[in-house]
Amino acid sequence: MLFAALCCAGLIAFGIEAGTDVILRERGAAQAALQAKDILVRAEARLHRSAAALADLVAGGVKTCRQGDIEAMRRAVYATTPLKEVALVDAQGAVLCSHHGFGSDHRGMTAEQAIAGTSLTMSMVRFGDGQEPALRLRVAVGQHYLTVLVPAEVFETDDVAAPAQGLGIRLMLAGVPTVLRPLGEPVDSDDVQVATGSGQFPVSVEIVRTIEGLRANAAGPILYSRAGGLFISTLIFALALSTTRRRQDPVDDLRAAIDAGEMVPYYQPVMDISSGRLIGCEVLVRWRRPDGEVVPPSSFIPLAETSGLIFELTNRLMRTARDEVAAVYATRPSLKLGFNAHADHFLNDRIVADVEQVFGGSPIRLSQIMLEVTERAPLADLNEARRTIAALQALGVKVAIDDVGTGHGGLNYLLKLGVDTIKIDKMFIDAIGTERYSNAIIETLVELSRTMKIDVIAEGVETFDQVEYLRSHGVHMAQGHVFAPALPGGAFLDLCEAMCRDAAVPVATHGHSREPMPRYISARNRQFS
Ligand SMILES: Nc1nc2c(ncn2[C@@H]2O[C@H](COP(=O)(O)O[C@H]3[C@@H](O)[C@H](n4cnc5c(=O)[nH]c(N)nc54)O[C@@H]3COP(=O)(O)O)[C@@H](O)[C@H]2O)c(=O)[nH]1
Repeated sequence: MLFAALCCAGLIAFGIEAGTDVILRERGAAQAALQAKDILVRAEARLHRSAAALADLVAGGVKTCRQGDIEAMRRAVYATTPLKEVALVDAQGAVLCSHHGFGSDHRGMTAEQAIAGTSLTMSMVRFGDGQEPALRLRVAVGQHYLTVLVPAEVFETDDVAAPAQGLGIRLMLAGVPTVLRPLGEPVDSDDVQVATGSGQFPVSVEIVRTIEGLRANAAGPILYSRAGGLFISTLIFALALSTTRRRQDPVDDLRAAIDAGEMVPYYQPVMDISSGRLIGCEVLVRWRRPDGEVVPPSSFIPLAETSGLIFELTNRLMRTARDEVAAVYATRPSLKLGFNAHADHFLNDRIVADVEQVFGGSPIRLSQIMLEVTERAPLADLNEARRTIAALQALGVKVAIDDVGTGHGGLNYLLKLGVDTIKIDKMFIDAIGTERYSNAIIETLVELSRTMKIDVIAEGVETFDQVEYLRSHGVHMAQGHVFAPALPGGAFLDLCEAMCRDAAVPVATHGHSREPMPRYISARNRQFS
């Protein structure tokens, strides 16, 4: 009897273990597939930009070592982020001239491979004194070749470098395996392995996740840290500010402005582009000086962040916004009120206490509040950020990642932070219909959000074609100048009253119609512009 019970217990334990592993493997495979696609799309984006720069040079007639052509090569390097060198070479890779006037010869590592849909080819070469490996894009111009070099190291993204146990990533660049994350152990049958390749470039990504790693990652969050260029940008900002400020110390100036209530909320409407309804808004701060001058946030937010005044500023902004919109929001509980938070807000639970204190006893429900953390500035401690986010969510507050796709958080943020919403950056919206990689990133984000059951908001939407594209690709929420810019309080409240009175404002844009949507908001827009 005892033996049978032990056997049963053993079987049940084994069943649970096996069942858990099946779920972990399924989730691991889905995440690995998305991560592989994410890495591939980023690599394609860099190559796409490099190929476009090379094509532009050819279209501009660059094919000699004359001064004008060297100048054009130089401009291309300065204007195109991943480019290390533009050069004119012969068939053996001897550099005839380059954007910096000289250049060490290219030593071929692999044969030239075609880039689909173009007359360009791609190969891996070594160049420079240290014999650095680089991807070379090449096109024939007369008897020679015009080339651009992209250093292999630019393909190492931060989410690739983030520690995750049992994760191996290999990127094949023109036939050369570049190990982005080595996998210590050999792959066994329980491990997850996915691969994906580019349709245009000779590039592919392979990801392996060991079952031990999946178990370990499920058990505990990962420590994640990174340094940023914030210091330099703040230094530049402080220098610029010191030449224009009326008072001596810009920090004192800013503190005094916060205390005097000069920080005022503007509200940018967020729309449901499927129904045409107003969903809520993003609060964007403005500094309204006593003389009436309205200073944009890009002129003072960096200083607020590095001086620590951002906590005071955000708190004051939340109070002012609360007082301004409380009456309208109290009777429309589905309307959301979003605030920008800085990475430092997620280092401890001060923001949780602030939000609870500001909105706790107010007519605005905590479930109406959303905090947006930008992907541009790195979160110093992912574990702490995750705890802070969970504490906010326990209050009913929603949390979003802002500017998705622009920073280095990448998939890592989405997978680790457990946010409710992602906001796709304007950069990708601007490129809709013009750049393949941008569309691929939007599609990847929508697919990812569907898998993870999180909401997506498109930012910086400016045209009806973009609205159409987004809607047909599963994005249902958007904000941008096509609907309204950030509005002063009175105008936004008028808009809320009108939009919510006409709650069922019909969506005027169907098919390829150019009719504005929703009609009310753009009619009002004329009066704000
Ligand atoms: N920590 C905090 N950061 C804040 C706060 N308020 C603003 N900010 C950050 O400052 C940056 C600049 O903001 P702003 O000048 O207000 O610009 C925002 C929008 O007005 C603008 N926008 C929105 N739609 C469009 C559009 O269709 N076209 C166009 N050209 N611009 C558009 O984009 C900015 C939105 O920024 P984001 O936060 O990424 O949504 C900005 O980084 C703010 O985050 C604050 O209180 N705290």
